[in-house]
Amino acid sequence: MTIFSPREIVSELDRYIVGQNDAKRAVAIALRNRWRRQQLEGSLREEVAPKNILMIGPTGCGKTEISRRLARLANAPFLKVEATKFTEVGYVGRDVEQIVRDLVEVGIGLVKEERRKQVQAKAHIAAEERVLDALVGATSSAATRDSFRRKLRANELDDKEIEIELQASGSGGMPMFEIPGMPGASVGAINLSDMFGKAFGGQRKTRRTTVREAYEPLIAEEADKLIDQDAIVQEAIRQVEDNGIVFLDEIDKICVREGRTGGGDVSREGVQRDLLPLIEGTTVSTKHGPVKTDHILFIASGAFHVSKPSDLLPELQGRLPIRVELSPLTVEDFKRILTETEASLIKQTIALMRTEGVEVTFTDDAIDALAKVAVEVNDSVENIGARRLQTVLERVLDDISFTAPDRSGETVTIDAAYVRGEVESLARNTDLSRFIL
Ligand SMILES: Nc1ncnc2c1ncn2[C@@H]1O[C@H](COP(=O)(O)OP(=O)(O)OP(=O)(O)O)[C@@H](O)[C@H]1O
Repeated sequence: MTIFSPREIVSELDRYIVGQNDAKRAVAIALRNRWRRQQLEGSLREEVAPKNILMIGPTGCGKTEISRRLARLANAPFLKVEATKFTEVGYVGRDVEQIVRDLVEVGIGLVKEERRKQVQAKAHIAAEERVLDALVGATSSAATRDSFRRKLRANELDDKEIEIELQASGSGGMPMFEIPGMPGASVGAINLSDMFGKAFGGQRKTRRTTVREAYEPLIAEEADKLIDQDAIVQEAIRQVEDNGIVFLDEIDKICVREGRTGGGDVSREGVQRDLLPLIEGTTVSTKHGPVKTDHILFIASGAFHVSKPSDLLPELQGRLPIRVELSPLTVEDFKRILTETEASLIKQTIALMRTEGVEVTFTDDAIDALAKVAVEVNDSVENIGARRLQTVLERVLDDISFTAPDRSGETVTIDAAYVRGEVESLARNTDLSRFIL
């Protein structure tokens, strides 16, 4: 659990996301509140409900990115779901519970990764023993093993081919399969690997590989032996219950507009009703056991171009008490997104081209031109927010990217004229840019 102060959380988010201060503040407070709740004792701790957030803002302005970065910062299980998915034909009410089941899987992945890291050193030693077994046989003398171990550690045997035996299912975990049409029916879940494992005495397969490539699967397998799978699931469920974050996108699209009631609206209201218990706090049964949703943080988001937050069911509005508006991004924002953020598109481009021996530089006026083109295309074709930067930049770099392998050693300077030359004719032609930009 993170012990960052709200100010620290905001400044951490600032490294990746430009502007949107209100939203950053809101999520920072929500995260800090979780820590505050953990400090409470007894029944009061159970009473404190998370203050879920409703983010209102146009597409591609950073709503998901803020939430995802927050989750990463807190090492919290995170899931993004489109609310509209549940209005599609074929979905039935209880399917919203799948959100929680998926979140548990995310949690298991996170905890497993963490535990694997903790036992990495031990697993490496065990893997080395197995590589030695493959090289010199399990019964070889200590002196032989030692001499081979030395060579192994000096990377002298990296390219030598060996045969190793691995578990057939790979990870060593036990995949479970649910019966279609019976979501979450824990009694109905069949553990196939268990069944077949018993019937055939466990499946192992032999693989021929180089010493270098043998380490990764062997370390993974040895690490899985060292960690307690049940403990992982228990910890994952605890993480989900206390720290889980669900990002519900397109919540505005399941609103029922005033004065309109048609078939679609009925199903949309139905989805809101189905979501309500999850957000209010319920217990969902999963194949790993029951999971309480009372303290999961929900961040709902939507553009609300047509409908308004007040079109949501009153109960749902009540469960999303924090409202934040995100502003549409300006040319200035785009310029900062291109250059200032950690791993910005420009930094990525330069690094990628450097792998080909091509040194790409962008002049200030090129950045200016890229941002302006992106805003123009967003205005004239469709506003997809900062995502537009990616499509425009790809277009500008198309030629350089294609020919880079032949241009090793060159320096390419991209200036405003170059940017305009590559995209301007397209940008002015709305029909063409619809397809290409
Ligand atoms: N303010 C911003 N600062 C930096 N990058 C941004 C910003 N806004 C958007 N981006 C980038 O644009 C992309 C899309 O943003 P994001 O996924 O957050 O959109 P969104 O607001 O959640 O929209 P949608 O509702 O359509 O999912 C991301 O790759 C993100 O990095």
